[in-house]
Amino acid sequence: MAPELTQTNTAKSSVMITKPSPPGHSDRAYVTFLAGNGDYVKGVVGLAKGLRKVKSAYPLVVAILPDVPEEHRRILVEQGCIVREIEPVYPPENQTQFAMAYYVINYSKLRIWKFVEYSKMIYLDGDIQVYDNIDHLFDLPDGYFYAVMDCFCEKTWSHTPQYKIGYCQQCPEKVQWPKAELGEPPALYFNAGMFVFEPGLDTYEDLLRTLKVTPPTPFAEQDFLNMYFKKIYKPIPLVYNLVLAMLWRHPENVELDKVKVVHYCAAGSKPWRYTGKEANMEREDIKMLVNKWWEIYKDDSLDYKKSEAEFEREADLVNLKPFINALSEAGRVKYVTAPSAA
Ligand SMILES: O=c1ccn([C@@H]2O[C@H](COP(=O)(O)OP(=O)(O)O)[C@@H](O)[C@H]2O)c(=O)[nH]1
Ligand SMILES: OC[C@H]1O[C@H](O[C@@H]2[C@@H](O)[C@H](O)[C@@H](O)[C@H](O)[C@@H]2O)[C@H](O)[C@@H](O)[C@H]1O
Ligand SMILES: [Mn+2]
Repeated sequence: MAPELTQTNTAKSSVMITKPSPPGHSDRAYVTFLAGNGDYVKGVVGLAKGLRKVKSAYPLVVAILPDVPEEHRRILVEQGCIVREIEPVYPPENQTQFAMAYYVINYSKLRIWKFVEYSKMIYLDGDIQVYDNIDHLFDLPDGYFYAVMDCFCEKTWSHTPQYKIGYCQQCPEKVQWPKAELGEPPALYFNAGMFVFEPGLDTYEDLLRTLKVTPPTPFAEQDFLNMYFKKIYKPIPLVYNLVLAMLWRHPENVELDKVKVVHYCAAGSKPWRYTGKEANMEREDIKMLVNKWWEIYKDDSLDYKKSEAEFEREADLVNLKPFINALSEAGRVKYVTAPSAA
């Protein structure tokens, strides 16, 4: 049994040493993407703590662009994340108006197919929170691309024919797709904020080769991934990625108490910058979900706990062990300190 270490100074928060997590599939991991020096780092810290709260057996890899500052990288490492710097990916020169100007940086997500030390990964946007364990998704059969279907009803889709005629894949019976005028209905389309995939160098290289000759479109890498994985895309239930607009666009499809993953993508819904001023943001369910996110973010007990093995390895490295043994023999050492989350 590890010696319990006492609080050795006035820490903002203290942690107990715990046993290392049981050996699982070391070739599986969650992965998210972080760009810029702004506040999305809070989203990633919240995600890391949420995965810990649901006792996920797998680590969180954070693919960061070079513009993520050292301080943010430190915070992520201290929260137990595996931080991997990636190079940006840009679409071919274009005049496209992206639905949101910053979507152009989201093409860099494609670099995660290069993380071939993992055989299976679950990608989660930084504005996603996991409220129930979803590790079982790693056991889905290989060879497919799993993700939740998106909704076409928000204004962000006003450039599309489906929006113009009021057609949405979430309720295909409501407005019939006019095949005679518009041909085949759009293929099933997923939200690219969460997906289960298999990294691979062949796929990675083919993705980048294909991107070079694919004219960009309003939803940037989301459109591109839908086009690229169309043949192997398999929809998974909405509980794995609740795009918030579903609450007011298709409430009949949502059983909120069964939702496992919430995607704070609706305008004004990012918890760390929530003001309640934008459309739909005063809804009770939105306020409840934002508060739920903050409860996890502020919970110091969910901060990363170094396992005994990791702590001892580090102690050995700085030759603290004899000192710690002496203190624990003297019964004067119970907790080790760690800075709290961002
Ligand atoms: O300034 C930014 C904008 C986006 N992102 C990352 O890119 C993802 C996709 O952007 P966003 O979630 O804002 O798109 P939405 O799902 O809201 O359309 C985010 O979740 C973050 O992981 C980031 O790190 N910094
Ligand atoms: O770069 C394109 C982005 O497109 C998607 O966001 C959209 C999409 O979900 C629309 O359907 C919603 O209307 C909209 O609010 C939302 O922002 C992904 O969540 C994000 O990760 C990223 O791929
Ligand atoms: Mn998102």
